Amino acid sequence: MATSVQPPAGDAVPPAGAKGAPAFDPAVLRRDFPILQRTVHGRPLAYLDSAATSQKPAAVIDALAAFYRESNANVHRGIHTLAEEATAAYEGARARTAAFLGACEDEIVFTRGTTEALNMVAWGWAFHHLQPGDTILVTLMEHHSNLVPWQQVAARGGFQLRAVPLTPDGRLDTEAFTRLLEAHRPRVVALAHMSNVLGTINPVPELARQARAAGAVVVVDGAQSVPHLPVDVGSLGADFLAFSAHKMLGPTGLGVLYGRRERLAEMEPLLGGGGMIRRVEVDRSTWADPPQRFEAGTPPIAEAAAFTAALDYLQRLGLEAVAAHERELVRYAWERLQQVPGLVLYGPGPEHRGGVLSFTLEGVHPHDLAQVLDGEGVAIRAGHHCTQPLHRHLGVVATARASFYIYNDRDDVDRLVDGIEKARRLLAGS
Ligand SMILES: Cc1ncc(COP(=O)(O)O)c(C=O)c1O
Repeated sequence: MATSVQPPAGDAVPPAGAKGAPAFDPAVLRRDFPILQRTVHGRPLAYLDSAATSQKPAAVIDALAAFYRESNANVHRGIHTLAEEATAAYEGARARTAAFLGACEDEIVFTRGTTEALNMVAWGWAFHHLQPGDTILVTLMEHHSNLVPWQQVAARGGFQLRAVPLTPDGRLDTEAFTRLLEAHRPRVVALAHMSNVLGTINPVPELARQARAAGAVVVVDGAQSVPHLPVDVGSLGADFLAFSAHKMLGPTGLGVLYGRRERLAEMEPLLGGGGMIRRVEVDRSTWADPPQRFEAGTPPIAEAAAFTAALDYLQRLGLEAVAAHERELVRYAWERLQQVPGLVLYGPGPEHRGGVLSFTLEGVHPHDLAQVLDGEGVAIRAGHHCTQPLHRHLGVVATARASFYIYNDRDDVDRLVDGIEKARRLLAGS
């Protein structure tokens, strides 16, 4: 296994987005991410599917293994040392997550992922607080995780579900958003911070300000934004924010629901039996406190410890630098892909998006395109990306998607373009 190498820190990071220069040293990052040392035809894997899940640095894998090797136990206070250490690791991860977001510890609930977190809000908060006829406002760019729970809750509770339309180039129609707020006074506004298909970034602080002023509780799906942009809950202005550790260098099976204190106090747990940690404290009046009361069952302690390592890693790189690095790669990819005959790029130009590009190649099914690229050692995604309303809006059945993260560089983009050219020659008959 590779030795872990510290990511470049502080002024060792070259200026992000400087012409021709990647913000991070790809050689260092490749050494840090063991899986990227896999080779296909003698060349390292080009992993362009981080919007689905990110690769893990050795520091995260080591933290996961170290917990099981050295301090495995279930959480509990005041009984034995290992349990005390496990509790400290788990609660330490909560504190680390809170600091990462500018939140307080008691506003952080650990979940299995974004999907579970959003279900928790839909069933645990909205279902109990909305009245029949109340409106829930979503958008046409939502991932199924932020759509299906609202559809289900609306059907069960007799609530109205409405969706904010998109502009022709796939951005949120903010004027329609304002009109819908005024016309329907929704009780809940649930929206993605960044689209998982187009990478478009919604102006959440302004939208949340309007929505809250109109009396709505604002639920933000941050699965694609929190791993890639600096997100501070104070400036975001949402009531709830959900995201997944596995998309931000952390382990699978751990997610986060940030909730304002007063909102969490109003929320019902989805699962009974929570409050595991507090239950054993001397002052029993505290054992029903958020957030532990939402975390029924033995918690994912090793994953939480590994997530702490992921957050440390990302914070050392700096989220501003991460965002700038991806913007630069998307700009370069956009330029190069525009030159490929028959290739259609969806959504607005690179200045309006994060590190995600969706496209189709005339005469080639996205799935076949992905398979040709796979043979070239380039991993991309093809399909609906769980966002059917958006695909309907774009007028396509499916698209191919390339998504970038810290360990990608211009060479990965060049290989993507070469692979697409190859698919065109092989499959599109040109
Ligand atoms: C925007 C968005 N929301 C929610 C999810 C669901 O995340 P998870 O599968 O980790 O629950 C995803 C996953 O791709 C996503 O991209």
